[in-house]
Amino acid sequence: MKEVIIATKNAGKAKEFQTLLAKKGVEVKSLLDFPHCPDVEETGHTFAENAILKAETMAEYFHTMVIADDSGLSIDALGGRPGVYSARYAGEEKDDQANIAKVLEELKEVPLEKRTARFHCALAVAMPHRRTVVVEGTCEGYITEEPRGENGFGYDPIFYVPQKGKTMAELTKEEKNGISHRANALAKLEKQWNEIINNGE
Ligand SMILES: O=c1nc[nH]c2c1ncn2[C@H]1C[C@H](O)[C@@H](COP(=O)(O)OP(=O)(O)OP(=O)(O)O)O1
Ligand SMILES: [Mg+2]
Repeated sequence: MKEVIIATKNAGKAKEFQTLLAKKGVEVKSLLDFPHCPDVEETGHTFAENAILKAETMAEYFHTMVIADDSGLSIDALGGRPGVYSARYAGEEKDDQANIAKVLEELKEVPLEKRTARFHCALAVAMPHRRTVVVEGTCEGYITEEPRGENGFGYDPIFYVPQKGKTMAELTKEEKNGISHRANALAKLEKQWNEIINNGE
């Protein structure tokens, strides 16, 4: 089975990639499988810049193809925040509950119809001696007034998906993978997928 390294230390993301790529006959390793690998500082100003930074740093480290995901939530009423700062919005501890609480507090006075938001995902595929490929995907929704649902990770419990009538955390993993920003980004690699997999090592 082909093996692909996803440059993430986020267990929720890693699980989603495992499911998404299993369909392609690819086994996913994440940085959680390599406890001694270095941390990459996310100094970019866009999701794409950060994804490239993470993918290229780790492709150099592993001497093989690496895919990185930089993603986050962009809320219109907050001028696009938390955006690229989504993971650390409430502090360095990357605490999902604290991040959710901060967003809900900031949106306290904002009525439902003005709580529009979208998830973004930038994927960078870095291969030694080749140009890095970048694709992006989004998923549109609303921020709820309180968290609902137990599935997924991050901001999923407060992200309402109109087409499903549920929060992202109330969707099964199959349902989320049918509509998510991550799945939408990955779909854009479809045509290049065989090339990516075969030239990656
Ligand atoms: O499907 C999602 N459902 C809910 N929340 C999500 C999703 N996708 C990204 N998010 C949130 C989680 C985190 O607050 C931030 C990602 O930040 P981001 O830097 O890309 O990931 P991270 O630091 O958790 O792990 P890593 O950099 O090792 O991949 O956006
Ligand atoms: Mg990160």
